[in-house]
Amino acid sequence: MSEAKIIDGKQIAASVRADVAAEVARLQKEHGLKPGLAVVLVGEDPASKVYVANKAKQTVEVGMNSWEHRLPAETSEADVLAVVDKLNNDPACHGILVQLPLPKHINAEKVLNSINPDKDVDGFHPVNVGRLWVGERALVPCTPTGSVILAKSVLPSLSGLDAVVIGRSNIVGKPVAALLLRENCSVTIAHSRTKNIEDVVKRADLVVAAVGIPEMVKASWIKPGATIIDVGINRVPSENGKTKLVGDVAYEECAKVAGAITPVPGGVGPMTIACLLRNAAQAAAMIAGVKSAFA
Ligand SMILES: Nc1nc(=O)c2c([nH]1)NC[C@@H]1CN(c3ccc(C(=O)N[C@@H](CCC(=O)O)C(=O)O)cc3)C=[N+]21
Repeated sequence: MSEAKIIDGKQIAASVRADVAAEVARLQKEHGLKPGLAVVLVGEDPASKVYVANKAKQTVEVGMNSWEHRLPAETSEADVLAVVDKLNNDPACHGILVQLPLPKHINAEKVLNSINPDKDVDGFHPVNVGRLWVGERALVPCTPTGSVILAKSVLPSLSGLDAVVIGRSNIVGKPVAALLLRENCSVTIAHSRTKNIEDVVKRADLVVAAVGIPEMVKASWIKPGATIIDVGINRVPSENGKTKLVGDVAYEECAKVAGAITPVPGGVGPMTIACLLRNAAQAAAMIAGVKSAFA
């Protein structure tokens, strides 16, 4: 069996960012519009801080305004809601991302639902979820958008394919299923209660793994030649006493059976941030009521 093609998420994310930079330049030139993205981070989680800093850097690189609101872990829910409200009413801000997870004393659903849906660059607000499922123009969650772009990089048409999504979260599983349905896939959502999950996955031409269980998907589950998009980012202990990142797919063995596969890191992760920037540019155009290159 030959080795699968490795889908280079870093490279494809760079090309998405180049498209965003071109769109930002066009919005500036044609409409005097400079998109702005605000990120709200509550607490001191070190991984979140690195990730938020990375986002801010890439936001500036594509020519957008970037703001970071770092609030202490003990910030009250009312104070977080007040920050969101201020950003909702700030005409220079077109995108708002509240970094998850939030501290336990804050009701995340309440905070996310307080974001103006037109500035909801995560696409998590129920209004955007509804728009996505009925096929209206929407801000679509970033990781699902990135996953579909990666799948289409090796499968130009997804029409008629059997797609199996493993995982049913609001952040990835459900929206990626909606996007694949829109691409005319026959979509199955498998999850922790699915009977004979390996047999279900084995029917798939396209597998999207988003369960959060390290290396759960085995080579014996994969139809030869299938495309595998691995959304998992799990930090696990490695031999040298440090930690390493692994996906939800047992990469080495599955790469021997699949036709194409995304690595972790360097697969879906970089696409998430690139699609966030894309959403911010789209939100700015939509709020201004001008044509958008993206949706
Ligand atoms: N409101 C909200 N929206 C999010 O989109 C959101 C969030 N909260 N909270 C945290 C998670 C996590 N997340 C990642 C994005 C990119 C990488 C990424 O670029 N990963 C790289 C490198 C990872 C590394 O080396 O640590 C890779 O996979 O190659 C990872 C994780 C977005 N999240």
